[in-house]
Amino acid sequence: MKLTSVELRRVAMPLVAPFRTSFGTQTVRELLLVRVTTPDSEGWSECATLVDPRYSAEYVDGAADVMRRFFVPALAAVPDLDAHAVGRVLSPFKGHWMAKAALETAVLDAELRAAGQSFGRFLGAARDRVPCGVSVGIMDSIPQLLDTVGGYLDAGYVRIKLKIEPGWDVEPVRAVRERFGDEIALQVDANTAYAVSDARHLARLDPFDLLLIEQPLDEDDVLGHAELARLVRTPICLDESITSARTAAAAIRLGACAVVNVKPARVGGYLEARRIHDVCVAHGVPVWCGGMLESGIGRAANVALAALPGFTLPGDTSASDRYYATDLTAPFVLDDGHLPVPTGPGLGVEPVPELLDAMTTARESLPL
Ligand SMILES: CC(=O)N[C@@H](Cc1ccc2ccccc2c1)C(=O)O
Ligand SMILES: [Mg+2]
Repeated sequence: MKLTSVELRRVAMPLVAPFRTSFGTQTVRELLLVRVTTPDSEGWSECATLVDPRYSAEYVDGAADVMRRFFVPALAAVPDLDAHAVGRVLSPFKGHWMAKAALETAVLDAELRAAGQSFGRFLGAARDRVPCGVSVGIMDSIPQLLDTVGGYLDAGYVRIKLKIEPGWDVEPVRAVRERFGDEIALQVDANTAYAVSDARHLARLDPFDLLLIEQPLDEDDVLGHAELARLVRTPICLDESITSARTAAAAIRLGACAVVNVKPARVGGYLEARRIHDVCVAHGVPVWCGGMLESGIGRAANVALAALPGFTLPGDTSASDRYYATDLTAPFVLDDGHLPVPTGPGLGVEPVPELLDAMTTARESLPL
């Protein structure tokens, strides 16, 4: 396929409630959407960058800039582009995994729409619906947390993930266990907020039978996670540390993680995400699909990925209304704790034009 146009759209989506993590509080999701066209198709994707480099080194303006200056010109020069070629063409450029992921995904969507094949079919989905977990932010009080968790359990979520940070960790976990019992699937995510010297404190979470502790240490502290895994009984899961199938294999072999949060945006796209899935399955390491507060565009692709056989733990593939009163696409609605895997060509969803226009704050056609 030859790219005939690439459009970037900035979209502002207000969150239904502030979402607080160890790296800050978000009240609006500023998204960068990518739309590509080819002679016989169009493709959509969502870039997962935040407005500021707090989750990772990437940020929205940086992603738009690197696409505009380097990535799109390189891709536009390829006469017969396909999704597998995108990674190869962009490999001379270092990093910028979320920007690369957005372009690869838009090209893959265009390719699959033209072929009449769904993401799920292409990636190797083994199920037609996936069980969904939910990520719960740091709250102002324990009562507020318990009300929020109770609401999500009533909505049907099959797993609860609590954001934690020093000063908000053991108490909230204890309170949730005391209120909702030992049966609910419960895990925590620190987003790199601790140091290996906090091991004794983190071991105080062990009695609560958590599924995992996600990314307790800095993303580059692989050996620290391996040391922590020897001092804490709760399984360690990595998110920010896993940037490729190679780093996943290294982390597993070094004993740094027993579970992996697979996020296509963090690793350059769905093709690398599937390679990470395959590496983890080969090592007997369970994976689950992470989330970046995607709109329906990114959610559709994540739900398809979460249907692969190695995704044996519920992911952060929550319903649209967990974050947004109005989604850009038809809403993803939780049904008995599950979301259906889209079956249409490509992503199987597309933005609703009037909703997209209402939330668009800027749009730009890149010169090819
Ligand atoms: C669902 C979940 O917890 N996601 C990320 C963190 C995260 C948190 C807040 C965000 C706000 C705006 C955009 C992306 C964000 C990602 C994680 O697993 O670590
Ligand atoms: Mg995480």
